Amino acid sequence: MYLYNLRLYDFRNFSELNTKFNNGINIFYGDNAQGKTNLLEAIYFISELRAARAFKESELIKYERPLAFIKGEFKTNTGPITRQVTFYRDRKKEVKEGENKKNKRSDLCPDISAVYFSPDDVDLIKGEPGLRRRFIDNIVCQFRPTFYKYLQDYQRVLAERNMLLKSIKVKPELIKTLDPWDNQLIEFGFRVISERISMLSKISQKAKDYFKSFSPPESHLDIKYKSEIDFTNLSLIKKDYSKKLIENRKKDIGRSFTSLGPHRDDIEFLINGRDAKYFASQGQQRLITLCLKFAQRSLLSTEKGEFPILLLDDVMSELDEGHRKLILDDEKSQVFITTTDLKFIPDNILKKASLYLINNGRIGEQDGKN
Ligand SMILES: Nc1ncnc2c1ncn2[C@@H]1O[C@H](COP(=O)(O)OP(=O)(O)OP(=O)(O)O)[C@@H](O)[C@H]1O
Repeated sequence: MYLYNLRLYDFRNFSELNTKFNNGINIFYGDNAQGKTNLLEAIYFISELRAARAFKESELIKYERPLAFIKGEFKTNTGPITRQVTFYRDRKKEVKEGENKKNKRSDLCPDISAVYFSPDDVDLIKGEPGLRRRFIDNIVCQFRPTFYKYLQDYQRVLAERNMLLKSIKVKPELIKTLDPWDNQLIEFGFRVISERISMLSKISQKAKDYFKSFSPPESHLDIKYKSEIDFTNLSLIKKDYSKKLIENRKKDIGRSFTSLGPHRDDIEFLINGRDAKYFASQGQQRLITLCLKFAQRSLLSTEKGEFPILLLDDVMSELDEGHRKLILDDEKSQVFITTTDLKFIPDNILKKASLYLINNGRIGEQDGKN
């Protein structure tokens, strides 16, 4: 699967763009703040229908303009797909595949997917637990678009329960209305936890293998899901969840907040048994994220029968030569790379890539191979 044509209209700093790509390596190069990352963002959005980074979708519209669109034309094993997303300042975005409007992600062609890798991904190891939860949830959604609905249901019930906890503080007799909310929370929460641990076990196996192949023989990676709820036995999750919700009730009412559940869970990365968040070097942390992304890509290709598009945002300067070669030496997927300087791209890669000079929201002169 690959993206062969991209059109943008008032997207970030691009007023208008209409460009073709090859199905191998495409490199966006140019000075800082010219629009290279914006282009990757557009490609990720049109492929995954979600932002690569967390922000408001209205920020994607060019300053002071009323709307923006991204239109992508893809070739997949099952045929060509044209997808368009229009963003409005004053209403919800509109998504179309061909001539048909699509309201749900699960209605979209499942063959199209992308994996995004940027230097900020190191926050996945160093940053807040919410980033790790978002990472695993996004991957589950790539495989099971209906998971998004479970997450929304869970968030909705959680918000309602928290409101009720607040009311109970003032009117203690309302405590008898808590049980039905707890039951719903457990139902949706169980689905979220079980999907996450099943996906994490698949992805961690692959990531560990990649880590082994990229590291000295004595280093090994472990990845663990962390929850206050005992999830070691799937059939006992609900029982433990319910028991602990009851144990925590008094505390939860005091804080007007539900203190346990998938919204509080985390993922731990360990190198030789030590938490990578505190003990791994910056290079090792970066390597873990690289291995996770490669694992994600490998699972997607097995599941969908097509390699996802690989988007590498300014990572070349941060990787050593060996890792650069490993990333780029494979011919399996369409790759988009941004760099401020072509010297970071190995020569053998440059020879086969299409080059795009990005200059102030425009594509400048192009290499003859496009
Ligand atoms: N909604 C928007 N409307 C217009 N311009 C925008 C919008 N959002 C961001 N920009 C502009 O886009 C530019 C940044 O583009 P981008 O992040 O793609 O740069 P880049 O070429 O990847 O740079 P670097 O090499 O520094 O990462 C900035 O000049 C920013 O002001």
